[in-house]
Amino acid sequence: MKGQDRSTESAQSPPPSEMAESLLEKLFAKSRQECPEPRKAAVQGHIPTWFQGTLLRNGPGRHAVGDTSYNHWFDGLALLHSFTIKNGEVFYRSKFLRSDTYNSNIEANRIVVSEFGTMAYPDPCKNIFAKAISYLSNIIPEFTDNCLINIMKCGEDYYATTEINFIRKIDPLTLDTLEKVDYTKYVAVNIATSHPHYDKEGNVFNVGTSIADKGKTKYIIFKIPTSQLEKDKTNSCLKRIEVVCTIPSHSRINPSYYHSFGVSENYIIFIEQPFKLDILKMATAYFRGANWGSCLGFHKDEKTWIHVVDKRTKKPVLSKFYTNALVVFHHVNAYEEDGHLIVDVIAYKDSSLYDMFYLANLKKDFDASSNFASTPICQRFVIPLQHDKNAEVGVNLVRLPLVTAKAVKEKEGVVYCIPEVLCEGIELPRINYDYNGKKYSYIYAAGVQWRPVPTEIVKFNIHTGEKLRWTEEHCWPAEPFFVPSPNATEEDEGLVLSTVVTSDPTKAPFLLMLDGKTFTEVARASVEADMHLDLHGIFIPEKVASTANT
Ligand SMILES: CC1=C(/C=C/C(C)=C/C=C/C(C)=C/C=O)C(C)(C)CCC1
Ligand SMILES: [Fe+2]
Repeated sequence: MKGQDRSTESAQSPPPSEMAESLLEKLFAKSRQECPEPRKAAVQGHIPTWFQGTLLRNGPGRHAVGDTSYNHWFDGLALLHSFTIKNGEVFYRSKFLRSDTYNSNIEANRIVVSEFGTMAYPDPCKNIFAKAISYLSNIIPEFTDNCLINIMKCGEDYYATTEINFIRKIDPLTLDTLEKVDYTKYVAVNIATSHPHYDKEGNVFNVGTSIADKGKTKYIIFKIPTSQLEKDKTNSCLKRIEVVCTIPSHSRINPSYYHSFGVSENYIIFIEQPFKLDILKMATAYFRGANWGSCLGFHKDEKTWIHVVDKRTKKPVLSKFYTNALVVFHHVNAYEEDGHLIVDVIAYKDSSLYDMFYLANLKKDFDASSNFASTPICQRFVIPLQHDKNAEVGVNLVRLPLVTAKAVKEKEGVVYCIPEVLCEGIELPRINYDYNGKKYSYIYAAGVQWRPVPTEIVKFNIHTGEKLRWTEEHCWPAEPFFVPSPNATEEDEGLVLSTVVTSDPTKAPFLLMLDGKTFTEVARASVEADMHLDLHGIFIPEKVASTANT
């Protein structure tokens, strides 16, 4: 049954009968087969002629090697997949990222490289003592290059990314794996997000953490300039990384963990939340047989600092802004309005989301009543950038009409922010990226009624609170991606894409194309392939992507 629902609040239909143990295991833990040659999809509906290019996505696709298995969904070996759309036809392909991690595991026929939730030990044939000694001599161990989270565009180059210092260049058309790049060669970060931002010239901005470097732990906001002279075209953009600003960590051995950050036209927003890495635990993890995930801890009684960096001065603004302890994975958008900075995020009251994705938890009985993690809440913070310096302590400094978020002056230079709730139950938010950093109206996201599995995709109108939904039986949609139509004059003029896996063996997975305005189905391209649940990705319009697939 196809379906689309215009109700304004989360009408919770009963869980599908298949929400049983085996289903979640099958959806998350099943090892997938790659489909390296382009495979033509069966198109239903009519794909608009302007819509040409390649949707490129990344996510974990294999959780077992030989007799060994990973413990966590985020550990799986990166499987890249793409849909190339040309003249109304769609071609699919997928390839495992041939990372060093992938190759070592396959060669040893077991998992030999540690991931987020799995600590692994090298092949006993190799010199384990050499590994242990090299480990001991570094506070920060050598991390995996299994870049499974997202795709980053740097000028003409594309990289598969994860959250640590390695990124892997890929060929966006063949999905072949190219060089391994180590951020630390260009900027001193041991960790960097897989959610960079881009300005209108295509320059990349990202945030990373430099751990215990010369005794200091700090967050580094950096820019990868991508516009290059013709003669420089063969050089990697990464060689020209510039540090925009550094922010000292509140704690040297407990830097914050973060998954994304926000940008408005003039500011960069970095949330230093009390979900933190414990560096001492990380340094001893290998010998304790503990995984990286166990080195993360949520400190519920600590503050969450909202750092605001002015892009023009490359300095943090003078006031300090904070809120209560929370956990944010995804920023939605940020923009400036009448001397205030609006910051929209998906926040949780704790870090239970990461525990939920241990595959052992996904095997448990699961239904609507047994949500394993706290609810994702779309929250809006309003930061008063230009407030009356003479305001009295205890005064709400927010001066915008129709806003319930507060920012209370606590003392000189310190402001306590209380967010307003925009809506609940959405994750993996995307927007029309042309509106990134600007006032906007729509959020496209996965609707998560039973955490963790998205059962629907949603278009949320921030101003009216209206939610449009797409959902279909036995279908598990991924993060939606908005592609604006050429010369669009309205924010929601375009297509919303989602890769959908199915749990009905008679129904092939498909690329779903919805009309951005009405959220009705425009077309779907079903493909007989072993598609996986993916995480994030990008769309490369035809002017960039060549026609190699066809
Ligand atoms: C390996 C490794 C890490 C990996 C984290 C990963 C892989 C996180 C994935 C998060 C996702 C997919 C979130 C989605 O919302 C850390 C903890 C950064 C640091 C230690 C080493
Ligand atoms: Fe993410």
